[in-house]
Amino acid sequence: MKIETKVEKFNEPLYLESGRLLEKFEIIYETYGELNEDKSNVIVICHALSGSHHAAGRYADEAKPGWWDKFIGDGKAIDTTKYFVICSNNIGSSYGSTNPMSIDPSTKKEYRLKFPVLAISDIVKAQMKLYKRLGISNAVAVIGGSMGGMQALCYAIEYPTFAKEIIALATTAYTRPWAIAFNKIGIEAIRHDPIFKNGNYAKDDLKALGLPGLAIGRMAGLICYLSPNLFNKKFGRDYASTDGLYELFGRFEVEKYLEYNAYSFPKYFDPLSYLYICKTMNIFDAGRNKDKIEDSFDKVQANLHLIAFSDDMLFFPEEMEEIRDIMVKLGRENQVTYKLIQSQSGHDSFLVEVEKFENHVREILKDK
Ligand SMILES: CC(=O)SCCNC(=O)CCNC(=O)[C@H](O)C(C)(C)COP(=O)(O)OP(=O)(O)OC[C@H]1O[C@@H](n2cnc3c(N)ncnc32)[C@H](O)[C@@H]1OP(=O)(O)O
Ligand SMILES: N[C@@H](CCO)C(=O)O
Repeated sequence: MKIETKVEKFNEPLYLESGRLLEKFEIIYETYGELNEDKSNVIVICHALSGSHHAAGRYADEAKPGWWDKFIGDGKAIDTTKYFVICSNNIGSSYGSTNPMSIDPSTKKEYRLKFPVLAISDIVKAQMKLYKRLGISNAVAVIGGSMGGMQALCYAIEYPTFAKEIIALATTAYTRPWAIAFNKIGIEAIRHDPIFKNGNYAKDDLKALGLPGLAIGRMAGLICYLSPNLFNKKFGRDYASTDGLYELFGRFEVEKYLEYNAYSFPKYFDPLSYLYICKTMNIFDAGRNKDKIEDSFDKVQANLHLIAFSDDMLFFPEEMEEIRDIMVKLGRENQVTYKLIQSQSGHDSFLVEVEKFENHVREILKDK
């Protein structure tokens, strides 16, 4: 599979939902496969909170491949021998697209806390500018999970003729207090971390010390991304063999797991990006600026495919069923499908249990 990483720079303003703007911006993205002559074989992949444009394939120096490598590749459900797949890094995220640590052209300094709050619609608007630059005016499908699913819904509502198929996994039409509450742990922990210095942290401090506040936020995140059953199966009440049972800070395996994954997170993810992305997810509401959410979904022209996971404790299956019910209420039952996957990995099942939904996606994409 051919992987290419590219950057597009836009010396034009991006007008944001908030009324603010980014004077200029850039997007880093990866593509897989070949664009056909009439540019009609595009599939757009949207990533979640800590994901990146590196969705598939493996570079020579990498221990692990891209985050959806099981799903995207030659002969895989998103078949790169057939489709030209694009995954761009969301603006706001710290993997290379414009983000809070980018230079603000008006001050020539990093934006940091002066970066504007972004909405999902801003991220999608920026991506649409990328496709226009590439001469791409429509896609076979837009596919994303979690925050990527929010983007997929946004495409369906705000760019109704862009994609024929919208596949949204493990997501919601509007973020509920339960999810906002989990994010709050991270937001508070980061803000009160002395290394954070109200966003003016020294980059070297971060490299040397990590940011414990971000690690605590990730720990809260990991709990709601996984599930009680997964924890029971994975760890049981096993105790770390290196630790003493009567040592105060001796750890159960589950604690060791959380520590490992949480404290490694600040090594590759920026705390300001984390704060801004949490805000973007928290304020997502597909019904914003409409009298009722039905008015938003009434605009959808694509086929909308919803894939929920039975043990998702961040965006519960009921939240996806609600979208299905709205479409049915609107008389669009022929335009919506809903599939509930019996999952065992919680919200992150969309990342790890690909074998349970890949055939469903193959079926959706068949002959398209
Ligand atoms: C679109 C996107 O969202 S992309 C972003 C996806 N990435 C993330 O969410 C980042 C966090 N990663 C994870 O939570 C997981 O890797 C998942 C959910 C993506 C995948 O889960 P799994 O494949 O089941 O991996 P698992 O949870 O077993 O292991 C994750 C890590 O914990 C380690 N680990 C597992 N058990 C233990 C334990 N008892 N103690 C300490 N560490 C442990 C593993 O060795 C692995 O380490 P590594 O990343 O250095 O290889
Ligand atoms: N675990 C994924 C999904 C969170 O919604 C991430 O970190 O992006």
